[in-house]
Order: sequence, then structure tokens, then C-alpha cells
Amino acid sequence: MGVLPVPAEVRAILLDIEGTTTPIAFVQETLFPYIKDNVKEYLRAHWEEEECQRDVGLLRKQAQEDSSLDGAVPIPLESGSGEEELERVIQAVVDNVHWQMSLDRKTTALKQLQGHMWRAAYATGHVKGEIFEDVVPAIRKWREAGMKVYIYSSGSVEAQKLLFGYSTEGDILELFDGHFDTKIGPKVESESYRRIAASIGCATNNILFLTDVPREANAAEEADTHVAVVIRPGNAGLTDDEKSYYSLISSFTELFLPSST
Ligand SMILES: CSCCC(=O)C(=O)COP(=O)(O)O
Ligand SMILES: [Mg+2]
Repeated sequence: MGVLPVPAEVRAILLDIEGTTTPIAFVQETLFPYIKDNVKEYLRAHWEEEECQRDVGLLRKQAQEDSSLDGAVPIPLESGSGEEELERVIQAVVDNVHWQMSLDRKTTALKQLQGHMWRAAYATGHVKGEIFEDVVPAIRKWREAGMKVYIYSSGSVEAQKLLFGYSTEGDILELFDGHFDTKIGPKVESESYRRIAASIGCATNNILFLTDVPREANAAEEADTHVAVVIRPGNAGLTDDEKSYYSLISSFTELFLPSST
């Protein structure tokens, strides 16, 4: 087992979810198929609700922005009433969601709808958020050492709270001091990490960001945030250059805090 000393100036640890706290397989083989299989039924059942209309409005706006992309699916406005017209628009939303998911897009519009759909899946016990076994004990230790702990995921804040609120380890939301999603900016843009630091009330170099994705690590590092790349079973492989450039950990227990005994 390796040991990665955490720089003394670090006051907060910022965690990615998929591939870092949670197996990619759980997201790809449980969470995403749930959306693909249930989106049509969900839209039919909730169409008249304000939240659902807001989600569709966001998806429509995103579809307009995406109109020049290969295979993009437009979402028309409902013109008139009637079952057939409603089905036509719902089918367009379904096709748009499937298209975005086929590209694993991280748009706020898609993530917002997914977060709302997962609510029922978690609340009924159909799904439990999977967490790697080293995660909870390590976070408890970091917190005892005075470290703040935050989440930054492309999944919406609502989806994050469901995953950790209904997890295989029980409700562990108390372990986090706050949550960030793509509303603060994309994870591959350095400005997002400056905004997160401002929101936490610290400098970017007071933060250590743990992620499985080198492009995200690179963006954080450009903002002068400390980074380590997390290697978990099922994660995408790293190039030799990435392996030699980044600090790597395969378990949270490998982080060594200056105050740890
Ligand atoms: C928060 S649960 C769903 C995860 C998700 O939708 C996703 O896109 C994962 O992105 P991450 O930034 O956590 O790698
Ligand atoms: Mg990730």
C-alpha cells in the first residue's frame, strides 16, 4: 500500500463520485439503465408537474444549443392539445435523453432530470448508493483531523444527496460539509475550481481534489488546486505519462494527513 502525504496547506478534500467514492459499474449498470428504462413512463406520470416542466424546459434549451451536433435530437414545443401531440413531444424528450446518455454527456439539463427520476428508485429501496469500503472510515478520520470534506460531481446535488443518503453504508450525508455540481461549472474547466474555493471560503491551494479523470485533475491543477488521481477497479486505464505525472492512490486510506498519528 502506498502513502501519499497531504500538503500541510490543505484544509479541504474535494471528492468526485463515479470512479472515486463509487464504482463506475454502479453508475453505468444500475443508475443509468434505470433512467433509460423508465424515462418515458416517468414523463407521462409527471408531465403536468412544475418540476417536470422545468426539467423539460432545460432539456429543450440544451437541445437548441446542441442543434449543430451530429445526431442531436430537437425537442419541439407542444402545439395544441391531444394525446397524440403529447406523445410526440414526450417521445422527443425520451430520444433526446437517450442520445445524450449514449455520449455520457454531463449537461446540467440531463443531470437535473436524472436526479429527480432517481428519487423514487432510492426511496422505494429499488437502488442503494454503492460506496467503496475504505471511503467512510477514511472520511471520518479526515474529519477528526479537522479537514472539511466536499463532493464535486457531474451528478446533480440532488442525485449526490440521494446516493449518500440511501447508501450501502446507510445515510452518510453528515460526513460532507457541502456539495457542488455542474451549476458551478464543468469539471474540466479550471474556473470551476476557483469558484468552489471562493464558495468554501479558502484559497484553491487549500483544497485537495480526488478524481479518476485526468482531464478533471488537469483543470483543477491549472487553478492551483492539489490533485490525486484515484485508481479503482473498473476505472479507465491511465497512460504511462499520466501514471508518472499524477500522484496516484487506490484507496483513501493511502492519504497521510500531517496531523495523523
Ligand atoms: C451523483 S450520482 C450520478 C453520477 C453521474 O451522473 C455522473 O455523471 C458521474 O459523474 P462524476 O462527476 O461523479 O464522475
Ligand atoms: Mg469520476
